[in-house]
Amino acid sequence: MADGKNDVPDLSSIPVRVLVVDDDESHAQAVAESLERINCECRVAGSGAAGSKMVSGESWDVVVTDLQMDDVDGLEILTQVKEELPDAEVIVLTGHGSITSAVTAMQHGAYTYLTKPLDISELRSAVEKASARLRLIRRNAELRRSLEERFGFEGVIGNSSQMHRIIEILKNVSPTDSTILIQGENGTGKELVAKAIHQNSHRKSKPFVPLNISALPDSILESELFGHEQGAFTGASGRRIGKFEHANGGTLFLDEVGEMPMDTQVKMLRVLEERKITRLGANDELDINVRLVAATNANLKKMVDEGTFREDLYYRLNVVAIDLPPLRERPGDIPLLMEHFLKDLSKRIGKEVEGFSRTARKALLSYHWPGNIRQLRNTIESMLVMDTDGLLDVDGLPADIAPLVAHDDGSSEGDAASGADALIGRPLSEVEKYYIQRALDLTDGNREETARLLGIGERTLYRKIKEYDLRK
Ligand SMILES: Nc1ncnc2c1ncn2[C@@H]1O[C@H](COP(=O)(O)OP(=O)(O)OP(=O)(O)O)[C@@H](O)[C@H]1O
Repeated sequence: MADGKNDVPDLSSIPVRVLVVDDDESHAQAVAESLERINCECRVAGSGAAGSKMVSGESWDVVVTDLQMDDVDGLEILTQVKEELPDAEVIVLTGHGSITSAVTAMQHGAYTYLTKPLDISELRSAVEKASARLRLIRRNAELRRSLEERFGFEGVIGNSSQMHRIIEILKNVSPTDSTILIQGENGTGKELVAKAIHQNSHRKSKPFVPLNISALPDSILESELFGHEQGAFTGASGRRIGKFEHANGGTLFLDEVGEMPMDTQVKMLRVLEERKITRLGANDELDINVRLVAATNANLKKMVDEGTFREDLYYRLNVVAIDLPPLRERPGDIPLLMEHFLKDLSKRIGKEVEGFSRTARKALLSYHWPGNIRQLRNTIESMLVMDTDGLLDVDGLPADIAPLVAHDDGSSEGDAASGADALIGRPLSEVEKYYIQRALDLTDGNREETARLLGIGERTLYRKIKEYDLRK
């Protein structure tokens, strides 16, 4: 993964925006001037009312407010800031003898209080400390945004050329109302992609309703989809709203659409053509405004050819096709996903680790991941949970992945052995060339990652790439 540090602006150079509220305006000016000398951008409000207006109208990082003011007092300013600018910090100023109100302010979320007459260095230090937290929040937001901008779309991460193309399609089609068919093996991210599409459409404030067709017996599928009236069939004791109605205004995600029985396919086609549904047992049709995103791990076109899926429905669903390749066909995504899951899961589980050992990294990069991204995520989660020494190593790997590891002492086992042994008898330079090329392919040409994988410096790698004229 690229090092985010170089791409995130140095936030310490961005001035902290400070609002000083005090009905003693000359005092407020003096406070502002002393803060401007430590790279704060200050504005002054000469009364509580003026301060309140400026809190509503602009964004502030730190608000320094006097507590005792005639019109709107400091506590009211504090409450307003906490509501309207939740990331901003408030420092309250109070005269001697009013410690009780300062304590009340602290209970209401003030960052700290300072007593008048003010000690300027104390004030500066308080503002610096209060803004440090804010800088951290900003930096994290910036990091998330830059990671997302460079490698992803609404949580769909990928750096391979295939994923770049898919993310481009997602950006273009999400805002439209087009029906989308997502095809891919289990665990390739079909539901995640469907959610990303919904999140980037004008429907995002309306429901995203998933329905897995293979999880339902045929007998209740239609009632789940379209709903039913009381007495529509034996056991229909009351009226029930179906998923189409639930999703009205939003997006319906139909997973495993290839499992839909032929009868239901006919009804589905009508719904898509007429944009109306009829609850089972009802006479009236209901207008619906639902965007459909369907997914399948089967080859629907083949099913059409074999006569097990209706051709007309296939074309209705396949207005935009998104084919998610299995992870083994885009190994360049593995390093990025590893970092992403490690970070995400560490946070969720509440366990910090140093990272992956070199051998574990190799194993994860060379495994063929039949369960795709879900399996990679689950593997990293189990490694994290089982870890005891802060470094995720092969001993934490599930049994089917661990034997594939070529040990650093040169001995090797399992599949990896056949590849390595096949090179015995070849000149060492050829072996080196072979391994560097393999590593480059695995990381999709990411030099930093390749160098780490091979345990050599980036400069050395660069030299070898030139020397052997390797593909990047
Ligand atoms: N490109 C990706 N970036 C980040 N996380 C991903 C990506 N693709 C999948 N995941 C994660 O992998 C897991 C499986 O993804 P998801 O459930 O979307 O797959 P699926 O194809 O719908 O699976 P199934 O066919 O079994 O229903 C989820 O935890 C998801 O968040």
